[in-house]
Amino acid sequence: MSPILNTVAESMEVSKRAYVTFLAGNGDYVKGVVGLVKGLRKVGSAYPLVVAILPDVPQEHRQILLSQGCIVRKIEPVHPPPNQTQFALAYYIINYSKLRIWEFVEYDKMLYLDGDIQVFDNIDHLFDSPNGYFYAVMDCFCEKTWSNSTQYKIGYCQQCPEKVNWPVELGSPPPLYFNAGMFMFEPNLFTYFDLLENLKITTPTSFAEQDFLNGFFRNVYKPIPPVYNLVLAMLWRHPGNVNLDKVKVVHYCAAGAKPWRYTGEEDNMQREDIKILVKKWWEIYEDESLDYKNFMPAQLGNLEPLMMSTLSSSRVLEQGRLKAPSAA
Ligand SMILES: O=c1ccn([C@@H]2O[C@H](COP(=O)(O)OP(=O)(O)O)[C@@H](O)[C@H]2O)c(=O)[nH]1
Ligand SMILES: OC[C@H]1O[C@H](O[C@@H]2[C@@H](O)[C@H](O)[C@@H](O)[C@H](O)[C@@H]2O)[C@H](O)[C@@H](O)[C@H]1O
Ligand SMILES: [Mn+2]
Repeated sequence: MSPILNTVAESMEVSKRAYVTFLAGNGDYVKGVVGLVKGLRKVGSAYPLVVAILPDVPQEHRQILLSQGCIVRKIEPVHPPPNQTQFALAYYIINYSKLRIWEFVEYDKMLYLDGDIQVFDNIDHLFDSPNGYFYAVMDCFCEKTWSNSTQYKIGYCQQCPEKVNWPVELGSPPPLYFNAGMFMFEPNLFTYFDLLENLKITTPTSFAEQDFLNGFFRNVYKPIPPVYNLVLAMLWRHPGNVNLDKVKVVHYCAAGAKPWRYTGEEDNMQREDIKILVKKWWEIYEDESLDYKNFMPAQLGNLEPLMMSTLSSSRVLEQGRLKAPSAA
């Protein structure tokens, strides 16, 4: 956070909070991040979006993010120990780099969102949850991506534990397992170094950093309702657990569901609810009134001119459009 905002936050005794996402590669995920920051703007979120970018994100994409009001933070990749693991999807190996966000200790609390997520209702209130826990939504084990798992093989899913009981001969059922596309955490250097040290001695598994994070935070994991991270497969795997009218956050993680690549050809992609959710994503992505350069939220208009100039100049500083006198 810029020095000026820091001062404002400290003087207002406001904890430093932000949303954070992760961007890798020179492909089209940058569209997901642009859609995400515009969605957060549309719901009137009070907190910025930090984007942790790997070195392979091109300058042009970084500029797009800055022009959309994102705070861009460069990170170095995190690699798992040498392994023969068959990840559920080969590119999951880059997702270990998400662990760098624990180093963002200029923030007290952050809410991580994948770039293929859209926020359709304000969820700022989650930041007021008690500290000391890891908040995330429970995942589903029914998609083919889980076909190598015991759960999938016996037809067990934590979303409906009564449907197929966990066999006694396999011991106790697996602990509650979260989807790592959305979670709330507290950046902390001790946790960060602990994560990296633990990673070095942990054999990688199918869902890469998601499995690793589930193991690391198993004693402080607090499930939150699925309205905060609708894993799309829930629509056809556990329709009874979903009320679309109440959903606040949609996670376009099913095969073929990424809105910016949507063709409608993959399984389930011709469903009416999927078509509506993809259309809703595009409506935000293409809404020019939500572009940073055009956006002046109502509440900002009422701020004292001093605060306005503070906020806007600090944002300009954050954008890097002006260098603070002391900055290099
Ligand atoms: O080429 C890539 C692949 C992944 N990601 C980031 O890593 C996250 C996790 O990957 P993805 O969402 O595709 O996994 P899924 O949730 O679909 O399993 C994405 O949302 C992006 O934020 C990225 O930036 N570029
Ligand atoms: O690197 C592992 C990834 O694992 C998760 O995605 C999976 C998981 O949700 C499965 O349950 C679904 O079946 C699958 O479709 C989906 O892609 C996270 O969303 C992603 O951020 C990332 O951690
Ligand atoms: Mn995702």
